[in-house]
Amino acid sequence: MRTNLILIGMPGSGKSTVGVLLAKQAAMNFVDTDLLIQSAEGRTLQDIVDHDGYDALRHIEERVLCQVDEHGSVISTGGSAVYSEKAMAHLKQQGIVVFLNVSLATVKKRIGDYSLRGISKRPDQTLEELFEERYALYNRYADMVIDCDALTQDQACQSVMDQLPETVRSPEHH
Ligand SMILES: Nc1ncnc2c1ncn2[C@@H]1O[C@H](COP(=O)(O)OP(=O)(O)O)[C@@H](O)[C@H]1O
Ligand SMILES: O=C(O)C1=C[C@@H](OP(=O)(O)O)[C@@H](O)[C@H](O)C1
Ligand SMILES: [Mg+2]
Repeated sequence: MRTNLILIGMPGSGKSTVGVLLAKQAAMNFVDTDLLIQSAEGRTLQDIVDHDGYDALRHIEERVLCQVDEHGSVISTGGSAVYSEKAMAHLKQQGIVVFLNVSLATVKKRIGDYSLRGISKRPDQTLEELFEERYALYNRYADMVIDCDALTQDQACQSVMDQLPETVRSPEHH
C-alpha cells in the first residue's frame, strides 16, 4: 500500500519545510532523507560533497533511500534523489510522489549561494543546465505536480492536502 507522501523537487522548492507542515496537518510522521544521510555518515552533506565529491553523495543517497521503509509518513527527499532510478522505484512502491515545482528564479532567490548548500552538481554544469536536467527527472517520477512559485508554504501545504489520494489520507491504512 502506498501510504507515504514523498516530496521531490529542486533545492529551495520547500520539500523540508512544507513537508513538516504536511505531516502536522495530516497527522503523519515526518522523515527528511537528508538527515538520514547525515546520521548514517556522521557528517554534513556539505562535508560529503567537499571531501568526496558530488558523485559520492549520490551513491550514499541511493543506498539510504533504498533502505527507507515507512508507513504513513511524509518523506522529504534531497533534490538529487531523482538521479537514482533504483531509489525512486523503491520509494514509488511506498508512496505517492509529489513534485514541488518552482522556477529557476525562485530557486536562486531561495538558496542564495549554492556553493554553500552541498548541491550535488557536476563541476562543469551551470545551475541552468542542472535545472533543465532535473526538471525532466522530477516530471518523470511525479504522480502529482504542485506549482509553488506563487504559493506561501501554508498554501503549498494546502494544495497538496486538497489533492491527496485516499490511501495516504486515511490513517486506518497506515
Ligand atoms: N512557498 C515558499 N515561499 C517562500 N519561501 C519558501 C517557500 N518554501 C520554502 N521556502 C524557503 O526556502 C528555503 C528552502 O526551503 P526548504 O524547505 O529547505 O527547501 P528544500 O528542502 O526543497 O531544499 C527556506 O528558507 C524556506 O523557508
Ligand atoms: O539538490 C541537491 O543536489 C541537494 C539538495 C539537498 O537537499 P534539499 O533539496 O532539501 O536542499 C541535499 O540533498 C544535498 O545537499 C544535495
Ligand atoms: Mg530539504
